[in-house]
Amino acid sequence: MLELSLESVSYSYRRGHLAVSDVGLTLGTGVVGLLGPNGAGKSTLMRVLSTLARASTGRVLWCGEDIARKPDALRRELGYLPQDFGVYEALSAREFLAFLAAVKGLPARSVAGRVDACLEMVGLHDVADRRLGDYSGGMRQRVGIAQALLNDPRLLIVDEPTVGLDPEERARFRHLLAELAGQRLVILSTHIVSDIEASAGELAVMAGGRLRYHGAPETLIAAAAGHAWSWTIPSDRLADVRARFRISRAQRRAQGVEVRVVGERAPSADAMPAIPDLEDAYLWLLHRAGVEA
Ligand SMILES: Nc1ncnc2c1ncn2[C@@H]1O[C@H](COP(=O)(O)OP(=O)(O)OP(=O)(O)O)[C@@H](O)[C@H]1O
Repeated sequence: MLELSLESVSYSYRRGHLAVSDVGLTLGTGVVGLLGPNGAGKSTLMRVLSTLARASTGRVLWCGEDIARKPDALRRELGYLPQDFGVYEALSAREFLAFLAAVKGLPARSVAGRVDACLEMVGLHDVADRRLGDYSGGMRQRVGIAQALLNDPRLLIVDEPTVGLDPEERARFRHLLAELAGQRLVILSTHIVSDIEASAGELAVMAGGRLRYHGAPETLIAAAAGHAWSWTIPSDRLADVRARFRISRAQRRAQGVEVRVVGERAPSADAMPAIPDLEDAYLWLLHRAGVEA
């Protein structure tokens, strides 16, 4: 059994300003998507969960142990891919991972086998001896996951891993995260809704430092029923409509622009009710919370 429990966790960088405010959450195995606009407090919360920062108030329990008191109990089982993960370009993936395995204190006799296994898991086995300088962005992110897996962690934290990846690499990466979840807890922070749709069974939404939603993506979608419309407008009205309504997306059509609007009521008599998707539901949640997307 695995459990990560957050009890009224807050964190402030400066006196008064709470980057994370009173977050309570209990998580088990599976992929949890942590979604929120820029500045929501996701990275700060991830740093607290990975013991890089200490909660100002509240506590975090990893399998019942307070991580502020016994950080090593969590660290031993933690794999972490930070937002600004960098590689040594002159090394091959195999050399780089062997280096990190030694730094992490893996027993020397098990390093080669573990590096091989991690390369295999992320699908880089065939290119393991190429210079990292020649890797694509997606391949480097997979190296990032491979290094996070070296100690076979039960808690894997990945912060905005899909930023800068092309659609194919992004799809592959999402698939990989879902595959890794099995017996682990994977916390995936992102501001990209489709990352969640593709890989997370559970969703936590943060905005303005607060937890605004925790549950199944489908439940959030159900709560937005009756609050989404599809509306086709002339192209030259788009800027005005954007300024007046919450738009989850806009698509050019032969007759103008089709926009998805979320809100309390229909934006116009000629707007058609639409079945909300996760993007609509997320925007609706932020709207109700009174925060910008
Ligand atoms: N080192 C820091 N010093 C002071 N304030 C900070 C620091 N890092 C973040 N903040 C502030 O804390 C709040 C939460 O930021 P955080 O980076 O955790 O959000 P985020 O959801 O991860 O956003 P992003 O996607 O932009 O990284 C913001 O108001 C931010 O300006």
